[in-house]
Amino acid sequence: MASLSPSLRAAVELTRPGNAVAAGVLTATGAFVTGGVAAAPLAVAAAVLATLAATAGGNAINDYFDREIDAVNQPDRPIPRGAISARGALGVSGACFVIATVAALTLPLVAIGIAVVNLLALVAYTEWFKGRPLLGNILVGYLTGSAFLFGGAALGAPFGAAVLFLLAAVATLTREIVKDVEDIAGDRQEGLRTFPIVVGRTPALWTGVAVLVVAVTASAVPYLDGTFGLSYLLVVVPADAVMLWAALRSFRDPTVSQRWLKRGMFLATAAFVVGRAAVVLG
Ligand SMILES: CC(C)=CCC/C(C)=C/CC/C(C)=C/CC/C(C)=C/COC[C@H](O)COP(=O)(O)O
Ligand SMILES: CC(C)=CCC/C(C)=C/CC/C(C)=C/CC/C(C)=C/COP(=O)(O)OP(=O)(O)O
Ligand SMILES: [Mg+2]
Repeated sequence: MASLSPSLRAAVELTRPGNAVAAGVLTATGAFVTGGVAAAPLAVAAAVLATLAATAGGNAINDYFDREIDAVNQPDRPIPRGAISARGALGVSGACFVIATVAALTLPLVAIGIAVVNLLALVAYTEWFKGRPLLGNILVGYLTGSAFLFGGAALGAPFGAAVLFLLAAVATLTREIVKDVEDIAGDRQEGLRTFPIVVGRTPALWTGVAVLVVAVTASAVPYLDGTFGLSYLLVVVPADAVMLWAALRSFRDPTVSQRWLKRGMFLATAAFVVGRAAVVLG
């Protein structure tokens, strides 16, 4: 990004490109696990683009609405540090949502339906859901997991990656609770009633650990029901271990915890790709 102008660099940074690309990978994984990538490569490409653009737009509009909170919690983000104006951020978000909409309109009706719901949720999240205890966290979990469903929907099979959807939604819920613990100071200053502020830091973190234990336990299902073989287990078990360690670390250091939760989730995504590839390659 060094070759870009400062304002363009700030616009790209605003979209959190790492998350946007990762979300696109989730959609591609959802299509791959559902099984039809080769049959409909253009549909999968359009779905990946729609997810990538929607996530980018969601990140940009989140920073637009969060600009006052981020001035306390995350002052180095593009808007609070003055690298891009609030109006400019809104423009970046709008452009991303237009791209996502155009790409989604080329897909089957069920995929268009998911995209419409998700785009509305991404715009509504910060203003109407974020400050409601647990509701905002659950919505981010749904949005993250839905990227997997969207990949299957692009092939006309929206529940082809239903297990991945559930695991990703729950694991993301845990991470969102930990991130809210990280942000307690700024959120409290802004009068937000996040889950940790309402129930207390420790009960919130134990809730996160408890839901993650359910997800980690459920991650054995694709192996036990014969969907995937030993190759899946050899990757998902370390991923589960990293996520469990990270969740327990949240009591001492939520920042380290949420970063390692994300790494564990990336490794878990790889487990599904490896598991499916082993089946396809026979
Ligand atoms: C138990 C088990 C096997 C769980 C599987 C979990 C799984 C496959 C998770 C996928 C999650 C993933 C790789 C998400 C991609 C990145 C993304 C879209 C995250 C959503 O981020 C929302 C967050 O609030 C943004 O904050 P930050 O990451 O700090 O920018
Ligand atoms: C499948 C389609 C069409 C869309 C899915 C889009 C996806 C995968 C969204 C994932 C969740 C996401 C990126 C939401 C954007 C809003 C966001 C950054 C929520 C978290 O924000 P805060 O709670 O303010 O926390 P931080 O800003 O501190 O990260
Ligand atoms: Mg935010």
